[in-house]
Amino acid sequence: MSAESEGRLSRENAGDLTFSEQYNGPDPLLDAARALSHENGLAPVSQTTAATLTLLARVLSPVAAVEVGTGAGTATLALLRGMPTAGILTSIDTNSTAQAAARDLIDMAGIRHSRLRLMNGRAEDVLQRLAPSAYDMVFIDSEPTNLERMIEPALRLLDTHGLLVIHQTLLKGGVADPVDRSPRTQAARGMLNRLAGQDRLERVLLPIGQGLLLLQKTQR
Ligand SMILES: C[S@@+](CC[C@H](N)C(=O)[O-])C[C@H]1O[C@@H](n2cnc3c(N)ncnc32)[C@H](O)[C@@H]1O
Repeated sequence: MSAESEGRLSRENAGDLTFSEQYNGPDPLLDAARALSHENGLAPVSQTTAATLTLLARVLSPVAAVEVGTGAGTATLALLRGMPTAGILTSIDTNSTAQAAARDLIDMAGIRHSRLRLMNGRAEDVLQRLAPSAYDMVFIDSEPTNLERMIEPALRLLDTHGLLVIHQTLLKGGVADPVDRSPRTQAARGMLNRLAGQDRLERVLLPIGQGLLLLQKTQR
């Protein structure tokens, strides 16, 4: 591809992203959550990612779901909005200050307190304590260097038709750029490569937000 067509492509992509963010909004509560996240030095999911999570949750209708990386609650709110009113989301993070902000956000959204179960700790440890095959959806938005250690524990939680959704898998063009060999990029790239070789999993990688990977156990 020529430099000129690459330049045009990236301009068009940037235009598409901005248009989609506006088209999929506005959402005052999510916008406020995102602003709060940035103030706390956390990167919230984009409006398009949030809308996608809400729609996926609505289609799957999970009565029990797990989130890794509560942050200040942007994706937490998106997931709870899509889940049925009886659905309970267990959300894990090491950052209790951010989780307190997420709790306030969910209260502000008028969502019943008991629908969000916050667990404070390292996901690698907490996931092991949750019941196997008891969840319909797991969403992971954590540091890419930790992702790979979370995949098997997350798959263990899912029932037969459950969906694992992983964010931060493309890293704003980093993974696709062979010159980018930073530890985060290498970790995400290595994970994608290893998963691509596994026929026990159905997968689709979507260039939404920082890259959204959807995985489901292959039905035999
Ligand atoms: C990008 S932020 C999540 C943003 C959130 N999804 C949102 O939309 O607001 C990533 C979060 O993962 C948490 N985190 C990173 N490593 C973790 C780990 N090993 N276990 C649990 N949480 C972790 C961080 O504390 C941070 O709050």
